[in-house]
Amino acid sequence: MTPEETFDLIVIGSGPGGQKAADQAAKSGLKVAIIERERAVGGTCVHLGTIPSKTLREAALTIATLKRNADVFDFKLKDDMEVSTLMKRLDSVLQSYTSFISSHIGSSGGKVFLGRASFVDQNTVLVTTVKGKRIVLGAKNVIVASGSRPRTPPDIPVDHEHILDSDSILSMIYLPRSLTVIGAGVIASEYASIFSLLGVKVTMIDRTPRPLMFMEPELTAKFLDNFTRNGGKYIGNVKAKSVEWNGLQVRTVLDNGEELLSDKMLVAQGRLANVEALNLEAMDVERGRNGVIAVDENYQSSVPSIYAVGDVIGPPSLASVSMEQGRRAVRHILGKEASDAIDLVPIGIYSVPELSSVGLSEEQARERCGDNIIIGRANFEEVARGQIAGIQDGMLKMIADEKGEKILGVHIVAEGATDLVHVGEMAILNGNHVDTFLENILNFPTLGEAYRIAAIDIANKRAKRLSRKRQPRIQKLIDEAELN
Ligand SMILES: Cc1cc2nc3c(=O)[nH]c(=O)nc-3n(C[C@H](O)[C@H](O)[C@H](O)COP(=O)(O)OP(=O)(O)OC[C@H]3O[C@@H](n4cnc5c(N)ncnc54)[C@H](O)[C@@H]3O)c2cc1C
Ligand SMILES: NC(=O)c1ccc[n+]([C@@H]2O[C@H](COP(=O)([O-])OP(=O)(O)OC[C@H]3O[C@@H](n4cnc5c(N)ncnc54)[C@H](O)[C@@H]3O)[C@@H](O)[C@H]2O)c1
Repeated sequence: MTPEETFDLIVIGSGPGGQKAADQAAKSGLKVAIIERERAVGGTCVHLGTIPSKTLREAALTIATLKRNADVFDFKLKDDMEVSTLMKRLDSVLQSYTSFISSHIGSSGGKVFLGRASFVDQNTVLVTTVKGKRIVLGAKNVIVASGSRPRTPPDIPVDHEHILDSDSILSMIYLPRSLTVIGAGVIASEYASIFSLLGVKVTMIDRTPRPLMFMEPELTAKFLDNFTRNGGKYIGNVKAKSVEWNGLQVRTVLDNGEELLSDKMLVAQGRLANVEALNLEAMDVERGRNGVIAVDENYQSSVPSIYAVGDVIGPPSLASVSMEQGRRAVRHILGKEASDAIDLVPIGIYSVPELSSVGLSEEQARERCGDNIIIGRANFEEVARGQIAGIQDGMLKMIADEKGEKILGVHIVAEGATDLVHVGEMAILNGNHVDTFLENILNFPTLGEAYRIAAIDIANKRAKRLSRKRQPRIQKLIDEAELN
């Protein structure tokens, strides 16, 4: 097939990864085409993931605040609350976001094609529009940023009406009275805690003993306390043996024999890379675990003209990381010097309360530096701003090396944790001494004060350890003096 139009770069997918790649390339003077199979640009992040879930979260927090102050505002949530009412702000958020993206891509010289992309050969891509029109495009390089979709386990009959996944959960018309959530990873924990804050009776189950297994146990324990206080229930170490819609409710039988009945179910058991439509097999592009596209440190696949970024290359599957990968792939295409590897990735989980983490976990720090690492903690009840905001389960955990000087990791649970963690990230990146938080001024009252409290905790433990160490030496000196 001869291309109708040729470009320097074709980007497949307009989510965070594709968008940033296209933007960076166009700004650098490349002629860019971006292909998107949906009706609008933006990807999962804008239409089905990050932005919609965080919009619902914001509404839930506002309602919770109003409920807490019901005596002041005379507030009561309607019995048959429509989900769309809670998502009212979403349309305007989406509209401004997608028009910003479209105009940005256009103004930086990119051309958008709406249709499904598949490879013809290593430098040629076929676009099939919804009306069946076929357009053949050519390019020196192609970046695949086709993202991921929810994994539907074969034994769970997801019908998107009663048994939903993260793509369909927000299409529910009414807020259900009860919800079973299968999975206790990021998506499950975010939605489970948001819906329980809205008054829905939520039961979350997972094969793991606790939710969010990759986060610090101390943080997830506080998350669970909050979830339980809001009426949520967590059942760990179980799998669903059968799931069915019985005409009235979703009936779930667990492998421990327990039966759960709920109005709706959310299935959140991981995601799969969108690779099927791309005709990658004909291209001999190497694939990794679960079918993801295998890439090197420059995001180049086994076929040199084909790059891949974002969820389609597998974990960590974050919008933040996908954007950076998109930029880096373009830098490599432009022949620019490779940047350092990305080895410090902050994690931000928008559950209620938020959880956030950067650097080493306690377990990793012990493996790397031994059991003498020093840990400092700050409870937000000790921080004036935390008291003012009524934060109940807030905690900041700072992990330092065995000398109590170098910061190795920061882990936070509290409203605002996803922002607050960046202070720790910068301290780790800049190699700041723990005492930096003692010797400098922080705004008052702020949640950021928790850094100072955790640093004081480390400094005290360090001082105690030093004086303990000194004692045997002093004793030896005394002993020697007595012998003489
Ligand atoms: C509910 C939920 C909440 C999330 N919250 C967060 C969060 O708070 N923070 C965070 O960092 N991450 C979050 N994520 C993850 C984040 O959304 C993804 O990591 C991110 O969207 C991945 O970007 P991407 O560019 O790789 O792919 P996507 O955003 O998935 O975009 C891929 C695009 O490619 C298009 N496409 C696929 N195949 C083709 C084809 N053959 N032809 C043309 N177009 C194609 C798709 O239609 C899609 O628009 C969340 C995800 C979900 C599901
Ligand atoms: N705030 C954020 O950054 C954010 C928000 C949402 C999603 N995401 C991204 O989306 C990706 C996918 O999220 P996810 O929550 O679907 O996947 P996940 O991998 O985080 O969690 C899946 C969960 O399902 C459980 N599970 C799997 N099979 C099971 C079974 N048979 N029975 C019981 N439990 C089972 C797993 O133990 C795990 O806890 C994540 O990698 C994440 O990076 C990020």
